[in-house]
Amino acid sequence: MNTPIFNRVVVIGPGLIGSSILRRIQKDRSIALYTVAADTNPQVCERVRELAIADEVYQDPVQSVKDADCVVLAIPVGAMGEVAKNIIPHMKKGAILTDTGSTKESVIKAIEPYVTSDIVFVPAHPMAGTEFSGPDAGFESLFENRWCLITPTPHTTQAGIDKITKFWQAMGTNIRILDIKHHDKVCAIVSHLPHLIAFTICNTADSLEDEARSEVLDYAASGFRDFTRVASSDPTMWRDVFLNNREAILEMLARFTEDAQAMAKAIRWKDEDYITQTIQKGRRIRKSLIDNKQLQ
Ligand SMILES: NC(=O)C1=CN([C@@H]2O[C@H](COP(=O)(O)OP(=O)(O)OC[C@H]3O[C@@H](n4cnc5c(N)ncnc54)[C@H](O)[C@@H]3O)[C@@H](O)[C@H]2O)C=CC1
Ligand SMILES: O=C(O)C(=O)Cc1ccc(O)cc1
Repeated sequence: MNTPIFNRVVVIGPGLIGSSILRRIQKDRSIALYTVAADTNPQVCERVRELAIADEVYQDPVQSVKDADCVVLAIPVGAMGEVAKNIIPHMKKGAILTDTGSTKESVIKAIEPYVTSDIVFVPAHPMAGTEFSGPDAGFESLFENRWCLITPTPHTTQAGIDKITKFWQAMGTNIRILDIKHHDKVCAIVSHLPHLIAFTICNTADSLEDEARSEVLDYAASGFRDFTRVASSDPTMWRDVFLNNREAILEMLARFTEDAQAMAKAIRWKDEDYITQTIQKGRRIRKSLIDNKQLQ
């Protein structure tokens, strides 16, 4: 076997993302020789033991990080700072701290003040997931053929970037190094705003008068069903995402609102060309995703 990328990897938060990482390592031990999971929820710890997807399981993140050469924070973005503050003093010199958070500027701001000179912090974000959460939701091929975005801070070393690049390549992802603010803008439009729209449209449908509401579920066409899939995502995770990428989400929402108003105007004034062009652009985006094999 090749030299493993890491000896001991600790995943804090073995939910959808964390347990998928653990499952992948279990299949490919050249990623890490030994795995540890830590979760403050005792039921999650119990389930991870039953599933036998980690070599060791702790309820206390502080105890779990001893001797680790890589610690992965896979917890909601609003919890990252506090956990980093508690674990960093117990981490081994030279160890890497990384995360999987959906927002980057706020996570970096929350973690950086606690990063000591002997720890390398490499912020990362796998662009892969589902609407499900928890340790049962994970699967080892989740990251296959997807992107992992790495957003180094001015203190992140090249050696740290190289290690986390290897780690995520072994998970099956392609890698892009992105500027932190740019990451948050891009994710606001491709991920955060679509979720905001899905949650909102389900609420709008639910707030219709009684007779229309009862029909929503009976006749739900596949477009509405697709929105309900996205809208069934975890409330804690998404509350944290919205509150931790406020500026970029509000900016993209304002642009979206302008475009929706333009569409409303086109419908009011029967502007066939505008309506047709808008639909055609949507179709082109879908086709380019299929052509680039981003959709199965
Ligand atoms: N769900 C998705 O599709 C994706 C999520 N992400 C990001 O990855 C992270 C994890 O997301 P998921 O795996 O979906 O969440 P999840 O809800 O499936 O798992 C999170 C786990 O963290 C644990 N946890 C919460 N606070 C904790 C704390 N203070 N200490 C220790 N454990 C704690 C929870 O008990 C839970 O088991 C989030 O930051 C999210 O933004 C990134 C890409 C995709
Ligand atoms: O399931 C979906 O629709 C997703 O969009 C998954 C997802 C959720 C959050 C991320 O930060 C990245 C990917």
